[in-house]
Amino acid sequence: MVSQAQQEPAAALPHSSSSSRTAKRAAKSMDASPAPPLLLRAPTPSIDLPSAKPAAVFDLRREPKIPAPFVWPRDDARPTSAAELDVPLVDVGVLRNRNGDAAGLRRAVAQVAAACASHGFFQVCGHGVGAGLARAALDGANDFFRLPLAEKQRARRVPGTVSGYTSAHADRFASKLPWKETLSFGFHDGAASPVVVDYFAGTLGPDFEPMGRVYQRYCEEMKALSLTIMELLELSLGVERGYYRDFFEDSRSIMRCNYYPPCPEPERTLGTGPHCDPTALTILLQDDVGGLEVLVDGDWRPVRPVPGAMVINIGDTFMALSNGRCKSCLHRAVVNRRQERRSLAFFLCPREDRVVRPPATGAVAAAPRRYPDFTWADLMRFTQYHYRADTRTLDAFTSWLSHGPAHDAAAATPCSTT
Ligand SMILES: C=C1C[C@]23C[C@H]1CC[C@H]2[C@]1(C)CCC[C@@](C)(C(=O)O)[C@H]1[C@@H]3C(=O)O
Ligand SMILES: O=C(O)CCC(=O)C(=O)O
Ligand SMILES: [Fe+2]
Repeated sequence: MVSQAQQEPAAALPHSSSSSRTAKRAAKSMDASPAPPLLLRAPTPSIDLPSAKPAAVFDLRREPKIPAPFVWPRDDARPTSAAELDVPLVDVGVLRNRNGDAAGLRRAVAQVAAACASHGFFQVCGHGVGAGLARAALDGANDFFRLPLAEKQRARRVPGTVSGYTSAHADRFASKLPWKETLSFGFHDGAASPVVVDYFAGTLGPDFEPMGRVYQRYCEEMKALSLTIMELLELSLGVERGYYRDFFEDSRSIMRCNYYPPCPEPERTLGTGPHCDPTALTILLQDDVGGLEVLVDGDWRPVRPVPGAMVINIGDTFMALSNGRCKSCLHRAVVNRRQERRSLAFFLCPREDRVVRPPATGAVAAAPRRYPDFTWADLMRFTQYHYRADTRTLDAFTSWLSHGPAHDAAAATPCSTT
């Protein structure tokens, strides 16, 4: 088992960017017209696997074979279907602009209703997130993950939380390690000072304040888009207007940057294993490489990146809020031999103590309750201390809840599930 204590490897991988150059680039790429990226010497992206053995730095770009902990069961890693998933592209501008386009609104509502009743995925355009900001957020991921490991480790994940830097979740799991590095941080608005700026400057130093400003603005845009999508979901489910929007007004969400290096044996591992998102709604900005797949009728169907669009998927918490009408579905991320891939996942989460309960009126209330009342704090704790989110998280959680308070005794330390 990899020790919690993250060993600083003997030598970081050959990276070139210095944090100040990185920070200046982050600021520049957001505001000015898109300047050509700094010609940093392309580092050898890899996954540095901190381990109990001090010098055990896996430079996976040079490994002819992937280390055993990264090998996934055949069923999880089974081949991708050739048939891409036909994910509807929904123009949410009709709602944002409130331009009276009744036909456009009816179309958007129908698309969302059909998608959420089947595989739970749709893509949105007309979202209002500027191309420059989206590019700056993706560039920021490159700039961060290309830093030397020692600098990334300054943001290493705090056990029991999602916030921070992880390399393959090697600090949590002993097997089925995902071929990715991640950086996650919390977002909520209404704080005395910008929480994301404070996170970057406080964790990585003042040089990273410009990067923090990029993600602060990005998260603010994601929050606004989330609330617009909540209105669409109210309309598609026939729920009283404002029920879901109000429920998430004081949301406390998670922003996650995923970085997937090229892999010498992509067919034996996964960038992110099969799972349903435990959160309420995910807004995914992916680069043009591709790798997101959804399980539909037993096949892993690729979701092709649409330039300028964002991928939306329903999570377990919203499946419960819709009493099962909207489906939180299995998805995964595959990797490839040639190209690194980046994706930015904004996970909308309720305020921790809000009781997750579907509306008592309307079509959603007509069917018997599918899930018990719960709080996001409980479900979050379950995924961090008791259960690795996978194909049946909500069912396992419901069963765990029924064991009563005794089950929490095991929560003394974050579990390291296999
Ligand atoms: C609440 C969360 C747990 C995870 C991050 C957010 C929402 C998605 C979850 C996750 C991505 C699902 C797949 C497994 C996981 C361990 C991962 O690969 O990162 C999950 C995240 C986590 O537990 O950190
Ligand atoms: O990177 C992707 O395409 C998907 C990642 C994902 O599903 C997640 O982080 O929950
Ligand atoms: Fe996911």
